[in-house]
Amino acid sequence: MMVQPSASPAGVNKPYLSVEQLTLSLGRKPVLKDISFGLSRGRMLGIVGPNGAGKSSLLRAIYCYRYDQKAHLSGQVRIEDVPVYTMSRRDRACKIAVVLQEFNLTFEVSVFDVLATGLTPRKSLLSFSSENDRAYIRKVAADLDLTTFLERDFSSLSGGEKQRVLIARALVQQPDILLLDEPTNHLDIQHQIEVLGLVRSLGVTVLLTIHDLNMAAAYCDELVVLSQGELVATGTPKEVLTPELIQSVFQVTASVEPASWPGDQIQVVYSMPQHAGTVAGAGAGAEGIVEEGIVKEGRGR
Ligand SMILES: Nc1ncnc2c1ncn2[C@@H]1O[C@H](COP(=O)(O)OP(=O)(O)OP(=O)(O)O)[C@@H](O)[C@H]1O
Repeated sequence: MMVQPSASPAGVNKPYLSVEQLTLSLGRKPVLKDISFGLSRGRMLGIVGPNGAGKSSLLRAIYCYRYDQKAHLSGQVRIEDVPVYTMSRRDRACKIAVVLQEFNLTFEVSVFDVLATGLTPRKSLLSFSSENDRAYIRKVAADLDLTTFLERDFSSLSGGEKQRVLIARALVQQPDILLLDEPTNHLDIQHQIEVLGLVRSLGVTVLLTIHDLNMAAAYCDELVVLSQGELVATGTPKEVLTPELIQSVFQVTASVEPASWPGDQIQVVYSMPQHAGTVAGAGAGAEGIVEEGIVKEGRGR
């Protein structure tokens, strides 16, 4: 199923970022199949889809990730008509900041120093770390609720704290385009809302992978839906997230309702899967069949 965006800005103006016919195989496995879409400057695009659909691979292909094994990538990504794949690493790092899911440091380094590495692409060695830079790092750290962690060893942080540090490092980089692989992974709900709200408020072009369709609908201007390496829908959350698409892509029954928060937004309400059993909270000995989240009385075993 392909949902076309009706009149998204990406369709009206020339896209700022163009992904053109990206096809990727890793070894003999086809991972991305002929993916094309465009995104206007300053928009926030969510990449959604089931496990293994190719979401992380798409982000990696966009910024030219170096695979350590046999990978075959074809197609092109352009930023304002400039092919990303021909840019130098430094030029690319000035344009694009990336936060991956995996990030390991095997030596002791403070959170402040991790954040300072975000300055590297824009700095010569001699101009490194002026008082302005340090003030800027402290400001970004404060925006992400990290002030009290600045002197801590990065490896001593919890998963969610590390995640916020890595997002802060990407913001220190001051990119035009921010690629975030599951940025809300590990974050409690307060920090999910803060991080997505902050990222959205920056005015940069953002592509992120995300599993929570309601968070995606609340914060993303547009969505790309992947399934088994194919782009199956693209458009605004309202255009894309229909019960039919959710059923066919995620195999989950859901209704889609107007959101209770301001704006022309939607929320997805999932139905519980059908299964027989005793319903916790329905009273001792109460038995019934749970059907779409409703207990049908008199149909016990
Ligand atoms: N290095 C690799 N070699 C072979 N196959 C790979 C490799 N990396 C990823 N894949 C496969 O490519 C497919 C897409 O993986 P990818 O990580 O992009 O999916 P995803 O949509 O991000 O999944 P998830 O939601 O689980 O994070 C999966 O089937 C995965 O097993």
